[in-house]
Amino acid sequence: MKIAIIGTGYVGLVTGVCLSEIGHDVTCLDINPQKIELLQKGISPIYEPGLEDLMTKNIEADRLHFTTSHIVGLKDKDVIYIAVGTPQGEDGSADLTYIYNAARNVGQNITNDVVVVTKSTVPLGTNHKVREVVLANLEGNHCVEVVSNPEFLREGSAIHDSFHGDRIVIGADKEEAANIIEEINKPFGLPILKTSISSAEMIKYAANAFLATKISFINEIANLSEKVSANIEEVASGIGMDTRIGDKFLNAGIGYGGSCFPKDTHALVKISEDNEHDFHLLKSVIQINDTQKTLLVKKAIERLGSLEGKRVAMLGLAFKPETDDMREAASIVVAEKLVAEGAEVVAYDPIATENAKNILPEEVIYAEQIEDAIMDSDVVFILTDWKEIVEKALFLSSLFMKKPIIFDGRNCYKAEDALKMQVEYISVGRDSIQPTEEKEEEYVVASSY
Ligand SMILES: NC(=O)c1ccc[n+]([C@@H]2O[C@H](COP(=O)([O-])OP(=O)(O)OC[C@H]3O[C@@H](n4cnc5c(N)ncnc54)[C@H](O)[C@@H]3O)[C@@H](O)[C@H]2O)c1
Ligand SMILES: O=c1ccn([C@@H]2O[C@H](COP(=O)(O)OP(=O)(O)O[C@H]3O[C@H](CO)[C@@H](O)[C@H](O)[C@H]3O)[C@@H](O)[C@H]2O)c(=O)[nH]1
Repeated sequence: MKIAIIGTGYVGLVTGVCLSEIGHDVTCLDINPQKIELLQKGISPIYEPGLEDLMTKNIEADRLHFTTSHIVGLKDKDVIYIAVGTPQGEDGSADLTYIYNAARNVGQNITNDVVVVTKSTVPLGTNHKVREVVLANLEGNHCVEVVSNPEFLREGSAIHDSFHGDRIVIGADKEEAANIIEEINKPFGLPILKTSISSAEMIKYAANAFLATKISFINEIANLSEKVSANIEEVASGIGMDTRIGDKFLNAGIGYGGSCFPKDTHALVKISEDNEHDFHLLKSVIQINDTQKTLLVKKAIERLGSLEGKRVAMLGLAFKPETDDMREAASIVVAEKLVAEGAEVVAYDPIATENAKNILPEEVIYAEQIEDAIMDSDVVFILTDWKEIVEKALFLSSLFMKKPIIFDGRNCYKAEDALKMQVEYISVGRDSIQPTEEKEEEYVVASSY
């Protein structure tokens, strides 16, 4: 099978690399010449653990190719994956401009019969429209079938997820087309679920909406736990042991971000509205998440009175660890609020700083080392639980700050750790920890760190 992939974002690139790894001949296409130039040299434009090594291996094996030319990329292909972006439009719906452009590209450039596979997350009915657009732009007389094959990878563990995912969903109205895509995916050795196209389109939105709901639910329980002196970690463990609930996605914090949950929940609300269904629950999930992103700033103002002139070390900028992706990261909301409150913000992230510079307010200062961010700060905010941040933030705050105080949006530490380090520690869904001793000035000055 000769395969082409349109779009080399997260999904297109990871799909291309993994399909070539299981032995297929894959050509990845992108309209962005800078990306393709990097990829042809074996350099990944995104930070994703393990991706670059696997990519280089398959380029060297001559199974993985990159081009900006749709003429070259779509020639003689049997299967064409569409993996372009479906960003949030102004009214909350998925913007399908890139999808239909890609479908036009397919129609204009294919040279034989093809199965067009939609990897992108798209609203109900889109796959059928993709087929119509391809057929309307056909130059020759070719047979075109469409398959919905939604992607479930997580950023930061995308390669692992591709080889160890829970399922592969193949939505098709023609059995023959479904069988072709099943055959391509068999070497992954994962459970395959065959459905109709509409069900596959819905599965993707329903999965993301459910996971987002789980997060907003645990965040609501966390906010209530604080008021009644329950501990959200213990509560999450207790409910997670019930296999009907499951112990995953019960980490309370400052809400979900990223390139998918925010836009996909909005898109599903819009799909519901378009179908005269009022999705109350999902609207609440979104609202809870928006409020949760402002939680740390609210807590800091409650505790300190005002943040005017305070130097705040903001640790972690990416929407989650192991990625440089800043899309819908909580750090954006937090930085904007801190700047509006008159705080001086010093930001640190191990990987995402360059991307953050284009997105965070221009007043934000960037530290190259975590030590530089914490040194001389009045307050520490933890926004992303990178391993480095979890390992160092508590200790460095105790060492470098006159009156160490951490607002932790990811619940990185236990109460006893904060007490041992004599750091005031305010987290999510748990009692605040107050130091028991006055800190001596000499301790800071004489620190031998
Ligand atoms: N990012 C994730 O973790 C993830 C996971 C599962 C599903 N998804 C879904 O997959 C889709 C892609 O997401 P992403 O984050 O990889 O997207 P992205 O926006 O990062 O990348 C899309 C790429 O497609 C290219 N492109 C656009 N139109 C093109 C065309 N006509 N021809 C060739 N290239 C074209 C762009 O230049 C860009 O490089 C979205 O629908 C998203 O919801 C994303
Ligand atoms: O218990 C949890 C789990 C996650 N999060 C947050 O939720 C967001 C999303 O995390 P995660 O799901 O791990 O990352 P994504 O890469 O956005 O992956 C999600 O979105 C993808 C795009 O659709 C899907 O393919 C994946 O299955 C789905 O997990 C991040 O901000 C996390 O910090 C929490 O706050 N608490």
